[in-house]
Amino acid sequence: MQPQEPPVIDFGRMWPKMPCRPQEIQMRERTSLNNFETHAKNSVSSNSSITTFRAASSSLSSIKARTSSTFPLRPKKNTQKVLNTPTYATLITSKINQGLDIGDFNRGYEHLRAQNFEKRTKGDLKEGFYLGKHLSKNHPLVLAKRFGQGPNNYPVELEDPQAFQHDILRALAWSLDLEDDFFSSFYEEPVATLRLLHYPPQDPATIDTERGIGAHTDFGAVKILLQDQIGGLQVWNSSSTEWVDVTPLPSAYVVNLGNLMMRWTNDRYLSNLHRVINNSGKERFGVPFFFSGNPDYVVQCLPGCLGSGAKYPPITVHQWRTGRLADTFGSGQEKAMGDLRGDVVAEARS
Ligand SMILES: O=C(O)CCC(=O)C(=O)O
Ligand SMILES: [Fe+2]
Repeated sequence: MQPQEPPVIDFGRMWPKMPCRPQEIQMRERTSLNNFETHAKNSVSSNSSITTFRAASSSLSSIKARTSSTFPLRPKKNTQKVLNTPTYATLITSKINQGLDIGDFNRGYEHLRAQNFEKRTKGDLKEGFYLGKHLSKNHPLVLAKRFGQGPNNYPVELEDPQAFQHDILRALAWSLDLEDDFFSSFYEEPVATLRLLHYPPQDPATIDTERGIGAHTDFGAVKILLQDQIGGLQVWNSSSTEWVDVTPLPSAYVVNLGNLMMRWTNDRYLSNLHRVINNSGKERFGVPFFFSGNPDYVVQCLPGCLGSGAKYPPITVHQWRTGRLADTFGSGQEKAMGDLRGDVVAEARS
């Protein structure tokens, strides 16, 4: 690991001792790095990581087989009638135009090059599969068409990774001088999406244009990512103003703060820019788990972070998530950086 890389925090050592708040958490200090991307070792064993990756790769191949035979690639024609916001309508329309199978609930198969963050090529060189907590079509949040709430399109059994997200949010609450359970009202029925991503190897001659996933910041509150040993993930270090590799560590997740944490903390904790370039000559798998909270939860500046005033107006999780997704799956030529910090936009555009 290089010194500029995100630091490692041992949650396994720290957590049983809570609430004694051990020093190794170092959250306050790390904010001076202008980012909050870190490796966190959890109780995850390398065996369970291997199982997850096997599950990811076999799920992807079986899903691909099934999408081409059993499942229709286009949602039903009347999809737009049930949409409740113009942004969501735009998002679904663009998915329909691209022949995506993700459907109304943000679940299912995402085609190669469906998403396009930097708009350098015709799309990011990855394909994926989305799943989340299975809610029936009659659940009130599903009937209310709230973002990311609904049934899974395909049966997939994976361990529920939410407990670790709760631990991270408790640690963040502590670091912000809030009650440890401050964020618990945020995740009663959270939008929590597990994404199985497959990055084919890219042609080494395309390093300047091709991206596995283009430079972006994550949309939710916190993301944990299990990456395989191939490498290719890079984060932007705003202090040394360079892209740094995030060396894969066995038994460690990569933890990244998303846009909602940045809005809550009024930029005290920034949502960090990152990208994947898979120059390894091999396939790469990444399994991010995004945690965005209750769709109707209003994210607004925390009282302790007001400073000379809130930089971002209050927004619901549903409003923010639908807007950002429309931005990145949309067919417009502008890079998908709408409503983000100036320095992030400048770097991603360069
Ligand atoms: O696959 C990775 O390493 C990163 C994925 C990612 O950044 C994302 O899905 O937002
Ligand atoms: Fe990301």
